[in-house]
Amino acid sequence: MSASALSLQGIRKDFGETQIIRGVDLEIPAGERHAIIGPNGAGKSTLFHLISGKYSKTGGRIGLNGEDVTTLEPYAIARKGLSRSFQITNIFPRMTVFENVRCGLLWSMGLKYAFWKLVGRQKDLNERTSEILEMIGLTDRQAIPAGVLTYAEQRTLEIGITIAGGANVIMLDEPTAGMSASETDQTVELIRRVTEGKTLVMVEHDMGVVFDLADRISVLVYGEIIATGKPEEIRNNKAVQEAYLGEAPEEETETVGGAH
Ligand SMILES: Nc1ncnc2c1ncn2[C@@H]1O[C@H](COP(=O)(O)OP(=O)(O)OP(=O)(O)O)[C@@H](O)[C@H]1O
Repeated sequence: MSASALSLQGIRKDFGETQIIRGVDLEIPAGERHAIIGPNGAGKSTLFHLISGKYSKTGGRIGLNGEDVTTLEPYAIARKGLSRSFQITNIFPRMTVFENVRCGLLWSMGLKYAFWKLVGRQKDLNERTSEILEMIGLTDRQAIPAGVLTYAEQRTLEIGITIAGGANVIMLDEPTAGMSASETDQTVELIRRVTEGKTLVMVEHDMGVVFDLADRISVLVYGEIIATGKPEEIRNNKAVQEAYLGEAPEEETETVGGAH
């Protein structure tokens, strides 16, 4: 297995008779910020679920940090260094913001928690929670129930929970969906900050965000990656323009950033 942070080899997924993911190969080196884009129904979320272990694979192999994780359960994949967020905000609304992050930390520690508890390291846990809250800018809001946060704050909290356990591969599913332009800008900066030195894989519809954040982009169309490359390569790729962005005239392709 290759030493990429994430390695997909011939990944396939059928739902019944229908082939949804049709042989995806992708190598994402450690430290890269990688975006997966594509039209609605292309299979982006399905691919995410295959990587995080939520769905079993019809075929292919997945490597994480050089280890074969193809058949592992989601919690086992998470323990090997992969953490993902969800398209739908996935927090506990009645718990405080602090407790939500703390809970994310505990979950990521799994069995290790029993050991921590035994040796009385609650203080470390609370300190790490405070550090994360500081990093995501929610320290002032830590004592209120998460359900009271604004929508954008809830998405921020979710990013905090996703990175809490220190995973080195972070997967974000449409992190800026439903946000205003200024909230989107803030979230892009937040993602840049919290994924520094980590590997990021994100599905995102906002092309401004994609072209701003991604080192490389893969374009998924009908369950196949039709192109992988640097943002400018994707922008200029004829097959991408035709299959995904539509055969837009020159002046429109300039605004790929606003497509979708
Ligand atoms: N559990 C399922 N059972 C059957 N078909 C499914 C299932 N999940 C997804 N599909 C189908 O697989 C295809 C890909 O869906 P998926 O949600 O992965 O696409 P997507 O690229 O994430 O789309 P969007 O951009 O709209 O979120 C769609 O045709 C969808 O109807």
